[in-house]
Amino acid sequence: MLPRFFSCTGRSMPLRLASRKVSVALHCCRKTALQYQSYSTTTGTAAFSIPKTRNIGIIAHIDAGKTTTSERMLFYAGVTKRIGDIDDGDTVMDYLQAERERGITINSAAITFAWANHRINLIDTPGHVDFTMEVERAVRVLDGAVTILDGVAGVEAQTETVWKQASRYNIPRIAFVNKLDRTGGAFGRTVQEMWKKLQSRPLVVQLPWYHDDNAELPQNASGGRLKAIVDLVEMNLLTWEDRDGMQLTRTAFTSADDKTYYEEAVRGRTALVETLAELDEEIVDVFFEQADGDHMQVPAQAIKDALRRVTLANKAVPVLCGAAFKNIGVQPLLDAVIDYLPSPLDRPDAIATINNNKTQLIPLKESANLCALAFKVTHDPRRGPLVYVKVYSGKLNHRMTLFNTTTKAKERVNKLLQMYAKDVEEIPMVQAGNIGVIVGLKGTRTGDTLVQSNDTKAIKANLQLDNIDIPSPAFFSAIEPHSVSDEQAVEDALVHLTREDPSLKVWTDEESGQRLISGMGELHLEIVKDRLINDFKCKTDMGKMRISYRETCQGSGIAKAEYDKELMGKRARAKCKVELMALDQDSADDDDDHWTMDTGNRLCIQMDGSSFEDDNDNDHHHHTRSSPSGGSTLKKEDIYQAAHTGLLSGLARGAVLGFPLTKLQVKVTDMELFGPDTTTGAISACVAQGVQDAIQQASPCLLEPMMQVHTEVNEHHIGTVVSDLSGTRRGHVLGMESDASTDPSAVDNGTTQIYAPPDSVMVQGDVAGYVPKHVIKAEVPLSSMLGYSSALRSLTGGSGSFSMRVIGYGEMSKDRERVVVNEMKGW
Ligand SMILES: Nc1nc2c(ncn2[C@@H]2O[C@H](COP(=O)(O)OP(=O)(O)OP(=O)(O)O)[C@@H](O)[C@H]2O)c(=O)[nH]1
Repeated sequence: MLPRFFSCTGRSMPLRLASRKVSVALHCCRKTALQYQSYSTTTGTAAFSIPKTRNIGIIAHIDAGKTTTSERMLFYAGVTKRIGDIDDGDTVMDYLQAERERGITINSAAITFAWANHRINLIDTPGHVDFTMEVERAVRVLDGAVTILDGVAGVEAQTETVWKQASRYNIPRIAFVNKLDRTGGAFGRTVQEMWKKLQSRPLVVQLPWYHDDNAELPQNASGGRLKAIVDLVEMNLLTWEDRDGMQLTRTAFTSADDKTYYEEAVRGRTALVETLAELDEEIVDVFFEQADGDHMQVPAQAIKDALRRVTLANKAVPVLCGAAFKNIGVQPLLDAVIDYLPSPLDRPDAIATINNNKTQLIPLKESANLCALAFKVTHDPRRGPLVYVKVYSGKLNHRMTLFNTTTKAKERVNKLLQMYAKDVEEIPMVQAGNIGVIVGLKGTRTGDTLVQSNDTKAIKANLQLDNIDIPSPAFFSAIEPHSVSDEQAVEDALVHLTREDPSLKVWTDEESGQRLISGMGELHLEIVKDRLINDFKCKTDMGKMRISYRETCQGSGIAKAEYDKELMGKRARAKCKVELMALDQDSADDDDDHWTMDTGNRLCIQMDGSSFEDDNDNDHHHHTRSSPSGGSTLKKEDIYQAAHTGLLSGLARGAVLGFPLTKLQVKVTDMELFGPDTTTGAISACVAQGVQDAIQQASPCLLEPMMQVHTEVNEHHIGTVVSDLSGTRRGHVLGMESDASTDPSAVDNGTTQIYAPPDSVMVQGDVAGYVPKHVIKAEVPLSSMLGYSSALRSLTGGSGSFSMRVIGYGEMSKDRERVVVNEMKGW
C-alpha cells in the first residue's frame, strides 16, 4: 500500500513534503524504558489553580464504554482501590441502585480527582435517548469532552446526537476509540466515520498495535491481538504488562519492533504534522526552523502544543485508542485530557441575560461578584438536597447567603463539598471556573442561577445564565399511592424529583383528580417509579405509561361568553367574544392586531378595536384606565394579563381527551367590562369559557407526537426494517444514507484528506465481518415506536441502532383516533 500524503487543494499547501525522504534517525533502534508512569492521589485537589483545572465530560452512545473508562480513570488516579465492574454492578460512577441494576448511567455524577498535577472534574453522562436533557445539562457546564466511540459499532446514531449537542456549545473534544480488543474492532474505519458522520476533522495520534505472539492477549477479528498502542506524537510504544494495567511502560518505537507497523506509524506521524500545519501556523515555523523539514524531527512538545491549539479552536479532534475493559489506553487518555482539553480560562465567557432580553458576558474573574449555575440537584437521604454548581465568576464561600434569580428567593449555604463519587470532602470555597456542591439550599432547582444576596445590580437586572429549552414531555403516567396516608410521602418525593429533573412535570387531572407525571420517555418514567419505591421508600404504584397527545381543531368557531357570578358576596362579571380557527398558512392574517405565539398557538387580545400593544406603549407608564367598553377600575395591563391567562387556561384542556390544544389561532374581541364588578378573575374565567365554547364548534381532534427516527442497519436488514417502519409502525420513510466506502484511502471530499490507518495493516489481514451501514431516515408516530429497541434488536440480530427525537405533532386518521379515545377512556 502506498503511503498516503496529505494535500489540501483549494488553499496553499504549507508543507510540500510528499517527495521528501522521511528520516527515521530520531528514534533509532535503541529500546529503552523512557517513562514509567503511575500518578497517585486522593484528596486535596482544591489546591490546584484554575489553569490546572479541567471540567470534562464523557459523551457517547449507550454501551460505548463510558462507565468502564471512567472507572479505570478513577482507579489509575488512585481514587479507588480496585476496578469496579459494570457487569457485576459495583461501579463507583453509576451509584444509584437503578443504574447498577440496569448497567447504564442515569444521573450524571460529578467527581473530582487529580492527574498529573491537575484537577479533573469529571461528569459522566447517560447515553440513552430518554436522558438527552441530562446530557444537555451536563454539556453546558463542560469546558471539554472525551467522546468514546465503540470501535466495533463505529459512530452510532446516538453518538451523532450527543456530538451535535457538544457542537452546539462549541465544546472542544478528544475521541477515544474503545473496545479495539473485540472481534470486528476497526480503528481506521471508526476514524473515517468520525469524519463522514460527525463532520469532524480527526487527527490520529495513536495506533492500536495488534500482535499474535502472546496467547494471553485477547483475540481480535482476524486473529490479531491488541498488544500495545503506538504513540505517534512521541513515537513510543505503550505497553501494559500487569493485570490491572497500572504499570504503563513507554519505549521508543522502532522498525525493529515491527517493520510494517513502523512504516505505518511513520505515515501516521507525517499525516499528523501535515494536517496540523494546515490548521496551525506555528507548527509550520517549527517544521522548517527546528525540524529541518522532517516530519519525524518535529519535537513532540511542538506537536502537542499545536494539537492543543487546534483542539481548543474546535478545528480538529485528536483521536486515541484502546480497550478500557482490558486496561489498555486509559492513562494516555488522561494525559490527553490535560494536554489538549481547555482549562476554564481557555473558554469564552459565559452568557447571561439581563432585564429579560439583553445579553451580558460573565468574565471568569475571581475578584468579580459571584455568578453560578446550579447544573444538577440530587437527593441525599442523609445530607438533603445536594446542588452541583459551576462558578462562572467570583468566589463561592461556605456560609454565604445567595440569591436565586430564577426562583427569586434567598438561599443560605450551609456547607460546600467536593465529590469523590460516594466520598466527599468539605471545602471552604469554590473559585471561578470550578465545580462544587452546596448543601443547605432549600428551593434551588436544576438550571437556576445563583448570585450573592448583596449583589443588588444583578438581582435588579434579573441576571440569568442561559437556561436549557426543555422539549415537551412525550409520556405520562398516573401516580397511585397505596393509601391516603402514603400520599404526603409521595408528594414530598415528587418535589425532590422535579427539583432534580426539570423535564419531569407533575400535575392533577381536573376530571379524575388523579396525580399525573410526565417525562421524556418510557425509561425516564420507569426510573422515576424505581426511585420513588427504592430511593424514597414510597408506597406507590404507577399507572400504565401513556402518550402525551395534543388536540387541535379542524374548523373554526365563534363564541360569545358571559361570566356573571357572585363569589363571597361580591359580584364578578365580564363579557367577551372569542374567535378560534385552525392555525394554517391561510389563517395568518396580516391585520394590525398584535399576535403572539404561545404554547404553539397564535393569540390576540383586542381591546376596544385596537390592539393592546398599540395602546400599551403609552399606557404602561401612565397606568391609565382601560379602554374596553363599559370601563373598569383595573389597569389596562392587568386586563390584558387576565385575558391572556384565560386564553391559556381555555387552551390547556381539549374537548376530546383533555390534552392541551395547539396549532390554533385565537382572538379575543368585544370585551365588555362592568366597573367595579369586573375582576381579573372574572375576565380570565370569561375568556377561558369563550375558548372552550369556540372549541366545541370547531371540530376538535387529536394530534399525536411525531418522531424523527434514524435507524442504522446493515445492508441485509434494510428491507425488513423499512417495511416495519412504513407498514406496522405507520411511518413515512424519507430516505436513506449509506456508508460511502469502506476503503480508507478513499476518504477524500475533494478539498481535504483525512488520515485513517488501513485496518488491514492494523490487524494483519482483513477486518472480518464488517458490513457497510445504512441510515434509514423516517418520521414515525411516537405511539408506534413503543418497544422499538427490542423489536429492532430482533429484526437485525442485535446489529441495528437508532436515535429519535420529537419533531412536532401530526394528524391522525379518524379510525386511529377512535382507537386511542377508547383506549384512554378504558372502553
Ligand atoms: N471487550 C470490551 N468490552 C468493553 C470495553 N469497554 C466496555 N466494555 C463492555 O461494554 C459494556 C458497556 O460498557 P459501559 O462502560 O457500561 O458503557 P456506558 O457507555 O457507560 O453505557 P451507559 O452508561 O449505559 O451509557 C459492558 O459490558 C462493558 O464491560 C472494552 O474495551 N472491551
